[in-house]
Amino acid sequence: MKLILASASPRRRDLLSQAGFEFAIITGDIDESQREGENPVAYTSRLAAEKAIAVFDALVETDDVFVLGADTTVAVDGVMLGKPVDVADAEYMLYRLQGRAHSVTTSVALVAAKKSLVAAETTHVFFEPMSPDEISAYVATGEPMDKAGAYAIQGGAAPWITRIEGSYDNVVGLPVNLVREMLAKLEVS
Ligand SMILES: Cc1cn([C@H]2C[C@H](O)[C@@H](COP(=O)(O)OP(=O)(O)OP(=O)(O)O)O2)c(=O)[nH]c1=O
Repeated sequence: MKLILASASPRRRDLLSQAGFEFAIITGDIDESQREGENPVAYTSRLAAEKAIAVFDALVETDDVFVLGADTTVAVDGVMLGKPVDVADAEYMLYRLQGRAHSVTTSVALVAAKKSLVAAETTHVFFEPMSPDEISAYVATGEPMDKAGAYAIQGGAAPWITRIEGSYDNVVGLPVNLVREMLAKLEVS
């Protein structure tokens, strides 16, 4: 089996290699805009599948190849927070998240020549209150700018995250146990 990670995310690359997988990386480009009425599972599942299919369709040799795409979104009060577009957007996202719980959903899509599978996982994350100065200082580090919900649990936001329910890897961008289960299912089916 040849595994291809269809992602430019260094977090996904690190999580997959720490889990012991060998893989190549090929990235594609897709439109990430939300569609009316899509919930986090529907939205991230569609995007994960589109990322994997875009790369799979461009392959010359597809024998025994599995392409993995993933997408992560943060949701609070029924609103999805993707990656911030600018500093003000990042500060606004962090204001919305502080002092309460929110959900982080990552979907994983595996696409092969004659079979495919998509699955989603959700983790609940509890954020302690941040002061306006703490929010500005954190955003000024630049770290929030390429992260869904404008924070990194594995980075500067860690001091404010007191508790999570569910998978930690899922928040960072790739639930590796789910990937393992999906690959096992696909390889025997
Ligand atoms: C909530 C959270 C998200 N993130 C990251 C994971 C994802 O990289 C990013 C969400 O954006 P995505 O659009 O899911 O992924 P991406 O654009 O970074 O990479 P690609 O589409 O090429 O696979 O936010 C963290 O690193 N830590 C966190 O705590």
